[in-house]
Formats: sequence, C-alpha cells, structure tokens
Amino acid sequence: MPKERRRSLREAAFSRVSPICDGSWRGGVGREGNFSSTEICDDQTHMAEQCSGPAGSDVNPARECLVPQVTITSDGDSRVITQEDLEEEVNGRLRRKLSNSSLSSNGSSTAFEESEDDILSDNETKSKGIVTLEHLGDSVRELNNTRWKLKTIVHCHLLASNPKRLSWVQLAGHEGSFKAADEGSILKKFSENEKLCFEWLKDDALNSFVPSYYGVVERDGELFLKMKDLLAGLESPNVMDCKMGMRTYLEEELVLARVKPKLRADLYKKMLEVDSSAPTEEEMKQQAITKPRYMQWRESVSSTNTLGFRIEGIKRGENCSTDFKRTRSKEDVTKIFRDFFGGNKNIINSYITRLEDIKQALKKSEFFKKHEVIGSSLLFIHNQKGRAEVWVIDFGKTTPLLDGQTLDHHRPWTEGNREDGYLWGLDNLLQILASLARE
Ligand SMILES: Nc1ncnc2c1ncn2[C@@H]1O[C@H](COP(=O)(O)OP(=O)(O)OP(=O)(O)O)[C@@H](O)[C@H]1O
Ligand SMILES: O=P(O)(O)O[C@@H]1[C@H](O)[C@H](O)[C@@H](OP(=O)(O)O)[C@H](OP(=O)(O)O)[C@H]1O
Repeated sequence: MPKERRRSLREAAFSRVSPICDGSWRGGVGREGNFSSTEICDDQTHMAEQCSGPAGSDVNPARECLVPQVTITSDGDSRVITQEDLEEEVNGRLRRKLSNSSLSSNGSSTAFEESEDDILSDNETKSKGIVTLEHLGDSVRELNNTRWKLKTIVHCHLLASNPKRLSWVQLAGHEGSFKAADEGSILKKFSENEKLCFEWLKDDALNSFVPSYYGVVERDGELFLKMKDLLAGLESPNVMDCKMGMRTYLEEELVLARVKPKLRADLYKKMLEVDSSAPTEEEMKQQAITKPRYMQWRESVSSTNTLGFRIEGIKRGENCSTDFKRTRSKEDVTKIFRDFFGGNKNIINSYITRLEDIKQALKKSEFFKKHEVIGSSLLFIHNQKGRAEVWVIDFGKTTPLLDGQTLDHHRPWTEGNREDGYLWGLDNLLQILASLARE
C-alpha cells in the first residue's frame, strides 16, 4: 500500500485534534523524530562463529495487544476507535519494522524489490545529535490499559502563544522518532516490542534503571510511547549513547532475509561513505546491499564485535558527534571515554558505581533472563555539578524467548542460541572505566 494512502487511512482512523506547535528538544542517540518531548529548555572474535548453523531457532510469539472498542470525542467529532483500527496501526508499524530488516545473512540477494519500506528508509535521516522536537497537537489520547481517554495538555497552549525552542539531544535513531509532550516526558514512536518490554519491566528488578513509562498515547493519528525525559531539568548535560551487545540484529531478521532478501541502496551508500572498498564486486554492480550484510559489516568495523558494545554518539559541552562508526579498538574507545569524562575522577567513579548496580540488577532481573536484548543502549548523562547517571534505554528490538528458555548474555553467539553478549560488553565497559579511574 502506498505510504500516503496508509497514512491517510491511519489519519481517518483517529480523530484529529489541534494545531501543531513547534519546538526543539535535546536528545542523545536514536532515530531523530522517534520521540516527542515534554521538556522545555531555555537554552535551547567474541562474536565467535558466524551464522552458519541452521536457521532453526524459535520465532517469537507476538504477545497479544488487548484493546477494547472505545468511543472518542474530540473537537465535537465523535467516533469509535475499533480493534480493527488499532490493529491496522500496530500491524502497519510492525510490517514496516520487519521489512526494514529484510536481509540475508550471507549478503546475497536475488532481486531488488522496491517497496514502500525501502523508500521510507531512503528518505529517513539519522539524528546527528541536537534535534528540534516537534510538539504535536494540544490533545492527546492515552491508552490506559483498557480504555482511551482524552487529555488536554495545557502546557501546549503556552507554547502556542509564546513558542519556546525545545532543543533536545538525540544521539541515535532517525529524525522524527521523538516528539515533545508535557514537561518531564517525551514521546517515542510506537513499537509493540518496546511497549511490551516497558509493561514487563514495571515489576522487574531492572525497573529503577529504565526511564519511567507512562503508557501509549495517540497524537494526530499516530501512536507513541510516553516516557520520562532523562534530560529534563539538567542544564547543559554531557550525554553518551553506547549500544550494548555483540549483535545488533535479531535472529528472526536473518531468517526473514533468507526467505525474502531485499536490497537497499541507502545502506550501500552508508557503507561506501565509511569504506569505499567494503562492498563486493557484486554489491557494486547492484549498488545495494541487504540489511544483515550492512549490520554485520557495521558490527565488524566498530567495537560491537571486539568489545560487545559500541559508541553511537556523544554530546560534550555544545559539541555533538555521531561519527564513531570506525571506533573499534580498546585504545580508541578508551581515549574517547577519557575525553568524555574530562578527567573527572568523581564522575568516573559515580559511573562505575551505577554500572555495578545495573549489573547486579541485570543478574536478578527475570526480564533480562528471558529476553534477547538487541540494540539496547546505556545512556550516560553527567553535568558539571558532578551528577552522573546511566540508564538502560531502547527496547525496540528486545524480544522474549520461548517459554523456559533463558540466556546467560555472556557466551558467544551461534545462530539459534540467541545470545546477545550484553554482559560481556558490560564487563568490557567496566574494565575500561576502571582503567581510567586508576590513571
Ligand atoms: N528517555 C529518554 N530520555 C532522554 N533521552 C532519550 C530517552 N530515550 C532516548 N533518548 C535519546 O534518544 C536517542 C535515541 O533513542 P533510542 O535508541 O531509544 O531510539 P531509536 O530510534 O530506537 O534508535 P535506534 O534506531 O538506534 O535503535 C538516545 O541516544 C538518547 O540520546
Ligand atoms: O547506525 P547506522 O550505521 O546508521 O545503521 C543503522 C543502525 O544499525 C540501526 O540500529 C538500524 O535500525 P534498527 O536497529 O531499528 O534495525 C538501522 O536500520 P534501518 O536503516 O533499517 O532503520 C541502520 O541503518
């Protein structure tokens, strides 16, 4: 279905409400535009065996999204949001996520298949650090377990009459993934996986290390996850996003790519920008590569494969950089960390304490035991006053294991075992910090 048509159907499925007011927001790493913020700022070869085994593994059973039929009234327009409307919304997003992941583990592809999803990916822009967050309409419907309710965000009227620039740090992801919400919180584009994770995490040992989650909201026909803005109230914070794990794609993405490989010109272009000699002859002819090929190459040139984590982006002072694709060796990573901490031992020690706490929480966490944690980041935030925090963010690709299966998060990955190397990466990260604390 053409993108525009899908969008208009989606819009038709939800009553529109208010005018848009703009702002700029401060964010870290992620898709620029994946979030909507509420904060107003005044300033504005461990990856051992490659995938050689049988495609075998389990396909994650999608957990059911229970949404009853409800009536919404907005701007005098009354209508019913049906289960079907919501499924259309949710499935549309899942479809898009899966097709974006179309790839083949060996990098080969049989045909170039242009689709709406390819075009979307081509046009989407990755966040480069500081982003301007769009503040959507002044009405928001919150999905509160069993019902939608209409909530008016008074704060937005203030923005409309006295628009402030909302500047936010977004160090990863695509532009437009985040939007402004009410003060202290942000909206991130809806993902079913992430929603289920947040719900599970509410009663988990890890909960105090993830942003507080306030539920699903609908704005101007789009669904978002509302969560705490970790930068709220911090003046000029320094921020670093480290993507954890030795693998950044799901096993099921590999399986999907074998069944239906898709070539992407945008990923080929991104590969060329980093290393013009990386593509094979065949890929050069095609001027396109599959997503798994890109993701595996990306892991191999960064420290994902060598250390079990990689730096995605850093904001230090007024400078932002997301240019770490070739930061691979322990020495290079250590140097970048050293610069980020600015030689401040108190900050390094606070980070170490917090990371040790996170490690203990992960070891106790039922959620962690029972999920393949892919693409999740540790977000480091400190300011000049010596406040230093680390948060576990981004559960868009964190998926439940089959009943009874658990992961140790340390063992090397072989296809089928679903290991993600999260704890291996965390140990390496802690070692680097400990070496900096001793300097
Ligand atoms: N709750 C939050 N509070 C403050 N900043 C956040 C929060 N969540 C995310 N960010 C910022 O937005 C960036 C992207 O977040 P996230 O990784 O969740 O997005 P994404 O679109 O899923 O990214 P990717 O495409 O890399 O998986 C983070 O690096 C961080 O800078
Ligand atoms: O960091 P890079 O080099 O820009 O590459 C992106 C990065 O690996 C993201 O994690 C991935 O999104 P997902 O994790 O959501 O798969 C995205 O895929 P995409 O282009 O399909 O969004 C890649 O393009």
